[in-house]
Amino acid sequence: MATKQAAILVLADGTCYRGYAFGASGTAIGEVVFNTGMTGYQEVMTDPSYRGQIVTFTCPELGNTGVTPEDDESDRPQVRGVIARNITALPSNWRSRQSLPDYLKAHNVVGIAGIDTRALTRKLRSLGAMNGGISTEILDPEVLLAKVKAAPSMQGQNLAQAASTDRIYEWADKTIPEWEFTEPSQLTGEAMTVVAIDFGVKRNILRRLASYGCRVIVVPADTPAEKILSYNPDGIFLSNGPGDPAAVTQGIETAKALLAADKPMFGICLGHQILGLSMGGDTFKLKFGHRGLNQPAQNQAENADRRVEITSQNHGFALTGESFEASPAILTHINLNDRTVAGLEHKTLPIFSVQYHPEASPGPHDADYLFERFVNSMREHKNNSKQVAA
Ligand SMILES: NC(=O)CC[C@H](N)C(=O)O
Repeated sequence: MATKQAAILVLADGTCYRGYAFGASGTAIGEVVFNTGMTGYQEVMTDPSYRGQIVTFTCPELGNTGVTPEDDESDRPQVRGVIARNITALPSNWRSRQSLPDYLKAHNVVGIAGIDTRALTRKLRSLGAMNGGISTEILDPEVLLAKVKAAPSMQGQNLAQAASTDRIYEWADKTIPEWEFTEPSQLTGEAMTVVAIDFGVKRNILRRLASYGCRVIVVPADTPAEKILSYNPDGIFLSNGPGDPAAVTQGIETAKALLAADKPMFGICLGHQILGLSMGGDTFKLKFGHRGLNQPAQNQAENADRRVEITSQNHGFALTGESFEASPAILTHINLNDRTVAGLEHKTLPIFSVQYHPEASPGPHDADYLFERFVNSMREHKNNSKQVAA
């Protein structure tokens, strides 16, 4: 058996963990966060919202099902580095096309395994997410620590533009039939045209919109409101994405301009934060974030059914509840773990957003109804506008 190559992980507080390398060789510095999902490592690694982050997987075995191109959320792994307890180099799954270590190596992503991820997660949970570095080449913790300390904080970083598309395109792929939980009648009828602003969009969101019968036009993060409206969309979608939402100033300005256009809008995660900021809200950095597949969210708005949704989440920032007192939006959903804002809607316009991932790839599908709600709000808005015009 080949000998394992040594690697180290150093956190900004000076803690050093020793493990072994998998994936690419080299050094990766970024914000160290943890994800508690027991499935979906490939979807996590290819989710553009993880840009700039080194992800610790609390799931103790990674790589068992290999890598399958159809499961990619973008065209490559987006995480800066991977921290694992144990890695399986020999996948066992009929869909697998490549092993996880080979995939990460091919895309130059550094991984470290053999780490006590339970101890590491407890540390991040008690002290908060912090910068760290993993390296297969700098094995002196003091030298790596100096690099970690020189790295910028996630707070203040606008990463959405770099994660966005650089061209406008139409997206037509749907999710596979196993995903269709909705009555087929909901999925037919006139196609609604949606302009999706890509701040680092996950493919499954675009697939779900297409499955719900939408014609989806994806535009770059810096597309001005006039250009977006020039497609005469029935609705506008604001995507998830990496970095600090408050730093996406151009996106917030675009959202403000779109509010005046009286169009249905739907935001997910970064898109939700941007919509909230455009309506006068503030955001703050969570201590260790919400990253996993079993985060409880509840609609606590008046007249809501108060059903609890188990949701997929991945975020390090959140909107502050108090900042909505004088806002045209009301808070709807809250995260039941820490009572942070998980959803909002405009008081008078057909605009709503959630902090979690209704497309949930991977994760539970409790929140898939939000796509249907978006489509219904576009249909209703279109019919009302026709009646007014008549
Ligand atoms: N998944 C996302 O869109 C994340 C939003 C934002 N980057 C955050 O960490 O809070």
